[in-house]
Amino acid sequence: MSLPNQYLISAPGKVILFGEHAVVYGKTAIAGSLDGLRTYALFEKRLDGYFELNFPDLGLRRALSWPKTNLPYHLIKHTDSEQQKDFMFNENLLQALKPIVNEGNMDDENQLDKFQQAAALAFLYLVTNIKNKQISWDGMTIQISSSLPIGAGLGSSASYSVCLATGLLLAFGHISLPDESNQLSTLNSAELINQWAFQAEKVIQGNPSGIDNAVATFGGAVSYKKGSRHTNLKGFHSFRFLIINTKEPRDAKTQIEKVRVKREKYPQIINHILDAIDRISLSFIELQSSGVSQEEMFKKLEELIDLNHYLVNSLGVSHPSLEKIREITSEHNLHSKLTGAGGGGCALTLVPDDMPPEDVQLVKEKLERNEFECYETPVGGHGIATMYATTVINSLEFLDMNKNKLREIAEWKYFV
Ligand SMILES: Nc1ncnc2c1ncn2[C@@H]1O[C@H](COP(=O)(O)OP(=O)(O)O)[C@@H](O)[C@H]1O
Ligand SMILES: C[C@@](O)(CCOP(=O)(O)O)CC(=O)O
Ligand SMILES: [Mg+2]
Repeated sequence: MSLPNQYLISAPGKVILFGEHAVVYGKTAIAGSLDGLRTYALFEKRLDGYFELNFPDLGLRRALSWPKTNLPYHLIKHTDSEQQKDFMFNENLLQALKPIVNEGNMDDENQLDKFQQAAALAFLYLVTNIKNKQISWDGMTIQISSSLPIGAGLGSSASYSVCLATGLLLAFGHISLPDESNQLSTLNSAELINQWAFQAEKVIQGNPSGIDNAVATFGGAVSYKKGSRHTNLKGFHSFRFLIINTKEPRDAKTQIEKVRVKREKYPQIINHILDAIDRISLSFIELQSSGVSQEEMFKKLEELIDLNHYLVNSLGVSHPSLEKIREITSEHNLHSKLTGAGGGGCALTLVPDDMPPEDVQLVKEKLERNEFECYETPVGGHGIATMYATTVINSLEFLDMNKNKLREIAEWKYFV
């Protein structure tokens, strides 16, 4: 059977309710997928041995391209089955790819910034490392388009990584499109996507916990602990949240590194803070099955949100703009915390179900007057991993397309 000549893929962003940063150190975190905020990727087959990548969301208006003859394949040890691949991170490969990113693309005056560099490196890391079993895909052109704010704590890096991993595993013949009659094989494909996406996340974030790529791959609302399978939580998506973007640029890698340095300097203190954050996530899980009234649950959730914010603030990853959001929302008796890596990026605000729309509107207007941007999107609902299109579209149509339209154009199929 011949493989399609193009794949259209989409993966959601995520929001962390509790446990960011602590989750990197093996603690529990609670997160849900953002079905309405997604990254889209169009993969098109080429026959000339070139890999071309377009990511206009990062302000790069032209394509980056690399001939496969430039890639350091000699640094890869392939196993017979990629399913059993040892997922040790290949640091030598990453170092070898750094000078290759610019080759033929940039000159001394035009350099990629560190965000563009990370995006290109994550792609090159995967494309070199995943064995091409499919001679028919001798190169490809990839277009990326995301409706997520990038570098803002909503997991754009993971949803980008999941899209790349899915497209490459499909194009190189490791997985098939979702098959309703073979759910086990489809689930195994999702597991493989998740493992490869985690490698790309490492390129972008340095030391990720894996929560973001797991949520972008498997969707849903989950409690997650490094190394163990995440558990679906029923109650999370019944809450209503506002997500508020400070628009203060930051990258997760720097914030994660900041916490690492602090922990190295004050291990006794920081480990206790991380343990306390763990207790917050566990309290949330306990609360879900405690049988308390909805009203009491809401009150406790507000308290946990405040506690979690104070603790991550003490790790040094808040920002004046995030504190400003807490101040504005608290004037309306709403409770907020930073979400994601912090240092800017987004805050998450819990909104009572019965808050009148005009009151919510008032808060939003006040936030927008302070140059913040608000999103109200369901959490953990339909946040399933990846999709594919049966409709053929070309690159230009893809890039021109309104992102909401992109969501509607095709008959999407889910892996999970
Ligand atoms: N649409 C996209 N196109 C290209 N690169 C992307 C895209 N989305 C995310 N990335 C990569 O992920 C990085 C942001 O990751 P990170 O700092 O972890 O923030 P986030 O909270 O959004 O995950 C970007 O600098 C870029 O390298
Ligand atoms: C800080 C951290 O807990 C979340 C980072 O999320 P984001 O990349 O800022 O969306 C790191 C991680 O878990 O990988
Ligand atoms: Mg990220």
